[in-house]
Amino acid sequence: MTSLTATRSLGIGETFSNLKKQGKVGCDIIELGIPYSDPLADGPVIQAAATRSLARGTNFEAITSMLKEVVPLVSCPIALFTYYNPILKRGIGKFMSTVKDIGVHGLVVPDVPLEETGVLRKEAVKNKLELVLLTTPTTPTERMKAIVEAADGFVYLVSSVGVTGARASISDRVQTLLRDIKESTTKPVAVGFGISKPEHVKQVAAWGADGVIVGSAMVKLLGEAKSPEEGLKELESFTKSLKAALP
Ligand SMILES: O=P(O)(O)OC[C@@H](O)[C@@H](O)c1c[nH]c2ccccc12
Repeated sequence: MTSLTATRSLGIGETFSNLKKQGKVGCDIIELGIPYSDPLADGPVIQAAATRSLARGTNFEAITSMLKEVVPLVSCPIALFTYYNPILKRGIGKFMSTVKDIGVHGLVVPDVPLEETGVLRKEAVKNKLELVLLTTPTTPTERMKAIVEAADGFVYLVSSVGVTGARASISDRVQTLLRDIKESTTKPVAVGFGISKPEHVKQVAAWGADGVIVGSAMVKLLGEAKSPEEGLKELESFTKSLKAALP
């Protein structure tokens, strides 16, 4: 399971072809980020991409109309990544039914604490949307158990404390965290934060992860490419190299 938050750096047109491509090159789920001005755990790369995207006029309406066209062409599920405020602004029920109607499969909302996910989950279930929940290295065990119990689709294990961004290596702590989570659930667990090389993927897979989530490394590649076309080409081979590292 590979997913990406790559699209925030792109205009809607490039995002469109990016999504179509990712459906073909081995990523199993696409995590599409809705750009937001006050992100919580976004590192510099993702933050800069969101700023660029907002400056180019990307908004929720533009994203939904792009998705309406692209979802039928993409072979893998799409999860939307958004902070809680944009959902509240539209009304939880309205937001959920809108994204359901365009064919989105799941949601990642990192700034909603477990205690406050109740309403969100109720509406998500009603709309057959999977609400992915996150657990981190500082989450106490009992809380982690409640999170994995409530998580839908898969459990998102944040590999390290801090913000998103490529890292040189993945902390050994992840091995223990994965073991603890796996003792409490049979749900798939995907590791995110810092994954940027095939070696990382191999490592966390050997520790028992069912998937990896890759954001910044892909966004950076797209942001630094000579042209959107070049970027997409590079993204394709990068995704393939990560996928090939999974057993
Ligand atoms: O960028 P990374 O280190 O590869 O990690 C994935 C991450 O970008 C994505 O899932 C994400 C973007 N912003 C977030 C905020 C909180 C949790 C997760 C995220």
